[in-house]
Amino acid sequence: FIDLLCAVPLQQIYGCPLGGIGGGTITRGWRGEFCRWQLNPGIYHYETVIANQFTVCLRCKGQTVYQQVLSVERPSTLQGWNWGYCGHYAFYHALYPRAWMVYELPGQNVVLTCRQVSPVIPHDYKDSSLPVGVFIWEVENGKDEDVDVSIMFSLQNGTGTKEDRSGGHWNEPFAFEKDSEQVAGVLLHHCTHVNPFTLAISTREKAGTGVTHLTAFNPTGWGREVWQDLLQDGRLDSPAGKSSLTEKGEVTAAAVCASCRVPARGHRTLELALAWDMPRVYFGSKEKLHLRRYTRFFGSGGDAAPALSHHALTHYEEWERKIEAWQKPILENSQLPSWYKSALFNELYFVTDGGTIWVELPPDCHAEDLQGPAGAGLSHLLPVLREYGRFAYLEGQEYRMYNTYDVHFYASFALVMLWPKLQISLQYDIAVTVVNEDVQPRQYLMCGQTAQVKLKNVVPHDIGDPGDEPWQRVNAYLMHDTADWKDLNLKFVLQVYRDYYLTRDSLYLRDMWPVCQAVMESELKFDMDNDGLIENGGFADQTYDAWVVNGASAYCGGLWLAAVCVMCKMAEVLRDAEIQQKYTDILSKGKEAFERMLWNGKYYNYDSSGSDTSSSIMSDQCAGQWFLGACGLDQGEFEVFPKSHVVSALKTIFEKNVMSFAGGTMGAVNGMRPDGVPDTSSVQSNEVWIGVVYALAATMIQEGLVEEGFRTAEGCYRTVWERLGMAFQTPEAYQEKKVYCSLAYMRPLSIWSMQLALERRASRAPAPVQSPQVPIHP
Ligand SMILES: C[C@H](CCC(=O)O)[C@H]1CC[C@H]2[C@@H]3CC[C@@H]4C[C@H](O[C@@H]5O[C@H](CO)[C@@H](O)[C@H](O)[C@H]5O)CC[C@]4(C)[C@H]3CC[C@]12C
Repeated sequence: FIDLLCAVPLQQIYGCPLGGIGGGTITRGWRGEFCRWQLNPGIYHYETVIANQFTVCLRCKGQTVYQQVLSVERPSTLQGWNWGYCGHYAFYHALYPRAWMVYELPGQNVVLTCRQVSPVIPHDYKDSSLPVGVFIWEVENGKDEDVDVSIMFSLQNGTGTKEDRSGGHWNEPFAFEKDSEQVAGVLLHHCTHVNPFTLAISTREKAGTGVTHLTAFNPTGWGREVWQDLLQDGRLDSPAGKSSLTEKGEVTAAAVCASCRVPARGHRTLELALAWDMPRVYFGSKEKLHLRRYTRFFGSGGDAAPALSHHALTHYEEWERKIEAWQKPILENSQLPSWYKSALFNELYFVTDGGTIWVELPPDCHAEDLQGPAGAGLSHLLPVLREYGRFAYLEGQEYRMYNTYDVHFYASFALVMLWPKLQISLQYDIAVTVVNEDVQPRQYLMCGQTAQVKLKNVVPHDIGDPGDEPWQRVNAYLMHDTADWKDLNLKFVLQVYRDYYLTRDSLYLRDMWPVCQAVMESELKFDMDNDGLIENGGFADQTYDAWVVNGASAYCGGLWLAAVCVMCKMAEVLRDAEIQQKYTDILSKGKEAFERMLWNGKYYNYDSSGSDTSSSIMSDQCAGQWFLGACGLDQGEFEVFPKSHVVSALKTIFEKNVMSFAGGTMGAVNGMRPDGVPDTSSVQSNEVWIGVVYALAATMIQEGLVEEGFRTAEGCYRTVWERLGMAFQTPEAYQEKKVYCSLAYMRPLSIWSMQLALERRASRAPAPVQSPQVPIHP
């Protein structure tokens, strides 16, 4: 699940991915290439498929005057095509889930703008699940004469793997009409043994638009027949009938072409779409069949590609209206810097391109099938999973574990703010695993000891590996025995209350309450000296899984106190006086112990072990306060950490971990020694974790250190998206020089907690006279 010896090489090529949530994704590069593929759930391969291109043909007075592949490549295949578009005349912009490619066709006085749209729409649980992308080509004719413009979309049958040559694949033209709207194109049936799928390229037929196609061509040859076909009249041959099946070793491709006449100095639009239909999926173990979410709307027969294409081409305008209504208040807020707007929306790529899978619950599934013999008594488990399905995303494209929970803690803000039902569904899945166990023994890599895979009444590290059977077999991670981790249980309790606070879903709260009590009981065992504060175990027993912590600690101790606080609050809401009293007593003892053992007058020490690095300044030391602030539990009777201490700690972090590291330009290093030198006692103390930095920035904003928060987060954004060329693959970590770790990672979705903090501040501040406000989240 992690290939330690063979990391994915860094390619600075990625752009906005295509596709909705959980149906697979196809990433396009910023040069327009189709280069990152995730159709088999959670499994990535990184291959630019050269036949997948848009080609433009311009004709004036019945003569072709210009025909060009819109690609800067000069590949060794399809050499009969006109490649090598000059990049000087092309521009790329991305604001997820949309991207724009502008081509100022050299010498033609024609400008093409391709707008790429995917159905990723907050609070939408239907269209957001669709495996489609739309390309809207705006053609501006600056000439004094009419131009006939054709856009040809060519696509290989497959994803660029050796499967493309396995034989038995075939293509066929199609047309689909509904509500007097017709789309037409080509279906490319990819007939693999496991997880077969159909790709569809199509265009919308409307008055003034010509639609032609080529059912099959060889993408490994010179491609002259395709080129000449288009060159001749700006149209493709459009043969009827199916192609033959490919032979073993043979690859096939297809093309669809949309054409229109653009009047002199006029403007026209051509609409093309890509859909992929892989409705029934197996994970690596091939034990269980899963139906993707979209099958509830489009069926699971494997014949949905025409209807998906039709739906995409007839609904993208509505999607764009909704996307604009969501993004506009943030984009138009002149108080927010541009980099933040880019970071906030573009980091969201990981919700779809995080190996994401969204499946239906089988109709014959009973609560007992899910809860196991222990039975969690989760009364709304079944209704929630039936209505909203099951959702999982990877810890990282390189760390192949679903819903890694210590990391999801950070990323969950994006989900709960934009698709709260998916967060609730994910939490139900975690609750189910809490009450279950897996007694299989195994050896843990870091300590060499053997222990069972999953203990009862503890939160798992992850819900499994897509290369195996996720949900069924949890805890793919075997570096440490995470039953002894100190943060996982607390992160569950904190999320439960945060979710309740934001959604007001009291059925959820009631269902989760016994589970919270169970995991807190397990956690109480870590308070060995009964002072109301848990202790770490002298190994890396939390999300910083290579950074040893011993005794009371700022990170886990702080999370513990925050979790105890929300236990009191939940008990109050649920009128459970006994539990409320129990945790109120623990909280008052624990607060005293925390301050006594860790507060040093400026910040909270890393841990209380008295080791050489105990006094290190941890950038994440206020994680507990971050969550309490997000739940409105950071003041008055619920104040856990003295305000003055929090502010002093944050100012120290800003001065030391941010400003004394890389000149303040790279965010906050995880661990800094008080003398301003990074803590190199472990790999991870000397790293910057982008997701932690965004969470830290949110905490600063919550505490009124708004400028410091933005300065801190800006360092990470500029480093990743501008300096290192890691757009749409934000890693878990980097060091000041040379080293980075785990490309395309879950944690940076925590940037949405900055947005929550801003919205919270705006809702508290008096309305300004003129300048626009940060919007208030619904
Ligand atoms: C074995 C090495 C030395 C141990 C020692 O002598 O003390 C380890 C040192 C560094 C380790 C690697 C660190 C990065 C990866 C971490 C990954 O775990 C996931 O990462 C998240 C933190 O980034 C964590 O929050 C999440 O829960 C984890 O799933 C495991 C693989 C690592 C490559 C890790 C491997 C061991 C070391 C090389």
